[in-house]
Amino acid sequence: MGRRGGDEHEGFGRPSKRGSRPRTKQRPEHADAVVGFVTGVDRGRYTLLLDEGLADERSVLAMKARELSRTRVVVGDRVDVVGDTTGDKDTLARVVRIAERTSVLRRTADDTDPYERIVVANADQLVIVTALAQPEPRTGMIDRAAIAAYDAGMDVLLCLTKADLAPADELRGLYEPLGVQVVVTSPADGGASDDGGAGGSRGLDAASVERVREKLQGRVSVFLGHSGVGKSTLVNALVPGARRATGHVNDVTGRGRHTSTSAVALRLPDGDGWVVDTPGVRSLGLAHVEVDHVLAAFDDLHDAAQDCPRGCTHLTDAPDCALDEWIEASPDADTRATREARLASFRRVLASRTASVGA
Ligand SMILES: Nc1nc2c(ncn2[C@@H]2O[C@H](COP(=O)(O)OP(=O)(O)OP(=O)(O)O)[C@@H](O)[C@H]2O)c(=O)[nH]1
Ligand SMILES: [Zn+2]
Repeated sequence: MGRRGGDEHEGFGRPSKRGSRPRTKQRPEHADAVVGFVTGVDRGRYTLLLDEGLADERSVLAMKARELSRTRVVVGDRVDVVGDTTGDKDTLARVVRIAERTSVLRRTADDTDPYERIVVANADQLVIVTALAQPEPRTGMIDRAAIAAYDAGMDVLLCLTKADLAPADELRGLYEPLGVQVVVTSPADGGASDDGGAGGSRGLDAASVERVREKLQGRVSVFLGHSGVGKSTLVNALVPGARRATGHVNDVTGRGRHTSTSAVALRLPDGDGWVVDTPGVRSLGLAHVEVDHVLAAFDDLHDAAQDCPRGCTHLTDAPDCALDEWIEASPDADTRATREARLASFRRVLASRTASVGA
């Protein structure tokens, strides 16, 4: 696995497709444990959903059992829980085990920081929310988020907001060759909100929200976006009642919009899929990323790179990179054009890993 699997702050190595066992302690006295899904984490208290989708479905507050004290439990984790699991007022259940994770979205504080944090477990895709204008899209940020997702084994959905302000063609052209799915949203009536930008009270165009919702069916999707891109507006449209704070500083408290910085999982109305909002995460340090994990997200590139010299960076200036030969070996002009666009997109995204943060 080549990872710092013994990291006491995580308790896990990277989940292996080959099925390594999580090193949680199996305690027979917990045979009566029930399974919960972690929807929120706040100062040592975990909000769990139990009996998901059943008549008895309930939200339960829990703490970690002592044997898990050095293991991080994060939103998206599937856990075993014992004790009072009624969810009644003033009850507190106990998390005793964490199920093996299918994916782990990580971040480091910056690119040189060796200390990894898990942002969300078991997510299927990263939804990178970017405004087409106000604020201007920054491809460096999109690239970096994509790298983190591919490293984690997650798909990428690029959600371009504020289509009333600028066209999406250029960004589509940059990311679609890589296989990134792109959805575009606009406000209702196709115009900017008339509330002075204070909260998007007119909401989003229903058809564009529906297009996003379709991509979320049956999946756990992590939403990431820079301040002001319209992420909260979108999450509120997708999950009515989510009441994610939008707009400007709260007039009453005078505080910023987000007093909470931890991720929270919100269920889609039809119950089929989860939106994980990450208010505190504005960027993802990538010190933990391994090029080969990113490459593994692209079957054709991964295959072609088997002939690369050891330690190849696969970047444009890499000597004898087999990805260049892959272009040369194109059977016809159309294939060549497609491969060129794909490789250029891949290399740009990959290069962002080592570019300065915020580029
Ligand atoms: N013109 C236009 N404005 C939008 C659109 N969507 C949202 N906005 C506005 O953009 C501003 C920011 O929206 P938010 O949803 O608060 O953005 P956010 O990404 O959650 O930002 P934070 O609250 O800082 O996390 C608000 O004034 C919204 O009304 C859109 O499609 N078009
Ligand atoms: Zn190479």
